[in-house]
Amino acid sequence: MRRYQEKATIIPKRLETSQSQQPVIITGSDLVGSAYHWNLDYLCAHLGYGLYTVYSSTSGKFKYYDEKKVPNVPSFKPPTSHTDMTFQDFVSILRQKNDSKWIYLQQPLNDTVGPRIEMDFKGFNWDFAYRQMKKNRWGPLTSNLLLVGMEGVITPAHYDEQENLFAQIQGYKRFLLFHPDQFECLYPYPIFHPHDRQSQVDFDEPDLKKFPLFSKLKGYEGIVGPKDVLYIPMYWWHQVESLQGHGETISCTFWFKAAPTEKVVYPLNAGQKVAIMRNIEKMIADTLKDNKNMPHFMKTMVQGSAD
Ligand SMILES: CCC[C@@H](CC(=O)O)C(=O)C(=O)O
Ligand SMILES: [Zn+2]
Repeated sequence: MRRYQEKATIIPKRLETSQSQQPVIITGSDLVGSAYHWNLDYLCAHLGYGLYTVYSSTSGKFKYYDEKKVPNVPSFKPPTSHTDMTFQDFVSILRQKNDSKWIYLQQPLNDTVGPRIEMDFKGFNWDFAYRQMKKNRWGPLTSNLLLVGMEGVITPAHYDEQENLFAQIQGYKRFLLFHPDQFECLYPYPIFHPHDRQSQVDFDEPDLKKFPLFSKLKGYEGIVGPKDVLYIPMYWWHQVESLQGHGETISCTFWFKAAPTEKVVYPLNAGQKVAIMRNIEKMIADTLKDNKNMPHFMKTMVQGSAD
């Protein structure tokens, strides 16, 4: 991943989240202490024979796309394909080490898992998780996603609309994080696009003619290893790379709904402005019903006259 900026701020290490919606790498939480022994063989033996969603990419990049929005963009070409298979089949493909084929298992933990995994899951440090939830007034936990990636896989820059405690179990991941106020440097796709919430900029080959503000981007960097938990605040952009040379990565996310906005305080923060932009864009798309001309319509709106 080419250096896009001179100096990234290093994500601080703490024992807990702070209430300031800032990213921190939490050490010593043992949030997933009961899963520290998870490795491919153990998971093969105990995950059971449920089906797991496995994504494939020819580039090693796994840019998420919303299948429900594909009809909105007839020319859209999905950058990845996915199929459901048993964990055992996934591991046997992984071990074939076919370099042209990058694969990444991403599956919510559900009740198809075997009793040992269920016991490990129940043994997570839920007190710690719920303490962070209460302290930050987050909404309820919505899902735990199991991630098993080949070394070298990349999840390109995007933001999520939930709070995330990202627990690293095996291997190392390099995170680049960007405050929501970097929105204008990251050029998200339109909301109706399948790549909604994803940056249009390829960090390896940034097209600075098309995306000039990308050169002004300033962000944070952190490497998470086994037992680390990274707090990724909602609306913070992040790009994630499974570092080469440390074997496959195993991670588990804890996604929480956003904290309810009790009293709006002005000036609005950057995350609130992203939420407002999304609501306005959705309203225009629903009313205009002409995705192709939305950019022109919105440009006309802000320029005050048709160009
Ligand atoms: C599907 C989720 C992928 C993950 C990044 C990564 O570990 O590759 C992420 O973006 C997140 O946890 O929010
Ligand atoms: Zn994410």
